[in-house]
Amino acid sequence: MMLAQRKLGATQRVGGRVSAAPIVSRVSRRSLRCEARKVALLGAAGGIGQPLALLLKMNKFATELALYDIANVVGVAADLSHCNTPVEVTAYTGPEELGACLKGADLVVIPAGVPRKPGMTRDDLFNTNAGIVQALIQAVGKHCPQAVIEIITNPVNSTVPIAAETLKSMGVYDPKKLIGVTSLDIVRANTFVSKEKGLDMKDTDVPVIGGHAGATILPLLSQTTPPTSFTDAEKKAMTEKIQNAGTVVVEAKAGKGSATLSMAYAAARMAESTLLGLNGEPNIYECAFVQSDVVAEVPFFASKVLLGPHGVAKVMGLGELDAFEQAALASMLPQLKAEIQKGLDFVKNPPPKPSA
Ligand SMILES: NC(=O)C1=CN([C@@H]2O[C@H](COP(=O)(O)OP(=O)(O)OC[C@H]3O[C@@H](n4cnc5c(N)ncnc54)[C@H](O)[C@@H]3O)[C@@H](O)[C@H]2O)C=CC1
Ligand SMILES: O=C([O-])CC(=O)C(=O)O
Repeated sequence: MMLAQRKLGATQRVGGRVSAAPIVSRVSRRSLRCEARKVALLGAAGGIGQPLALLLKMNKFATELALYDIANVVGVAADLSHCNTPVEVTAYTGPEELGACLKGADLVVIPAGVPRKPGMTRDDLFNTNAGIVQALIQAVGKHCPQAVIEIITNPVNSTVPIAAETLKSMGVYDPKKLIGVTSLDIVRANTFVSKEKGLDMKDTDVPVIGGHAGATILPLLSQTTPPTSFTDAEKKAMTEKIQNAGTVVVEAKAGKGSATLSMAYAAARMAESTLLGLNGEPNIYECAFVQSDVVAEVPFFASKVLLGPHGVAKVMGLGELDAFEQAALASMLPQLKAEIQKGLDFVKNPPPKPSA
């Protein structure tokens, strides 16, 4: 479904709030530059896809929103297109329409794939989601290799390496443009810490590093803004609460999926920051899982990154870790390393296909 197209002029500026969506943004309320920006959302009819599509329709820095899924996306786009915001919505169904969805995209956001059920780890999703991500990334590499790619699909610790290897095999890998979305961990950390410590939620910032599964999720509570102190017991309890938050939602949903609304909120924040960076807005930082050399043992790692006109402009260092965080980092590295390697091997050394 192609709806009428209208793009903002290349230098049109918008003032006031950064986004109509209630997204915490770290930029001031002065006028911001707005370019024509196409965002493609793959897996748009799903639990994350639908609310994320709504938030992207409300985003002041997107001009076109191309929704893709293997089913049920035409209705989502028809529904969304009635919202009176200027973002033009289009819908694409099935692999034969994927190329048209991706053509000209500046940002591709991928929540396509299956979610956890109670009792599963994120790694249990690997067998289903690895192939889905690989196929979608092959299409991205073919149709919009210049786009920034944001992968939500779990297990993120493995799907991002799969994407990197897939793009490398096509000769179009740019590490600045491949991002694993871990912003939900930061959103959760900010919420939980501000509530426990009585801080203003909008000013609270807790960096979360490592990866996006179990112990690889490491909040740096010692670097909380505004500065806050934790007893050893509080630090341990808060770290575990942030690490287990996804599982808490999976269990509460009791077989009906995992976090969708909070994930959509967190991904919309990440997308907004990415678009601001692409538009040349300075000082846009987010935590994200990217190719990184900040920790020698692993080729991908989540930390603060500076977003710029070409995606990730700079991977920031970790700052000073306290003794608890240093020990937690050392003990999670074997898991993170193995999950990254599993993703790399899926593309580099695929298991032989069973003969027919
Ligand atoms: N990075 C993170 O922090 C988080 C990641 N997730 C992950 O996001 C993924 C999606 O979760 P939900 O939206 O809740 O699942 P869902 O099952 O509600 O939606 C997934 C959508 O993907 C579509 N899909 C399946 N195969 C596809 C393909 N080959 N091409 C395009 N679309 C395809 C489905 O049709 C469906 O509409 C899961 O892997 C989940 O674990 C979920 C929460 C947080
Ligand atoms: O827990 C899950 O399976 C979904 C997820 O990644 C999260 O909520 O952090």
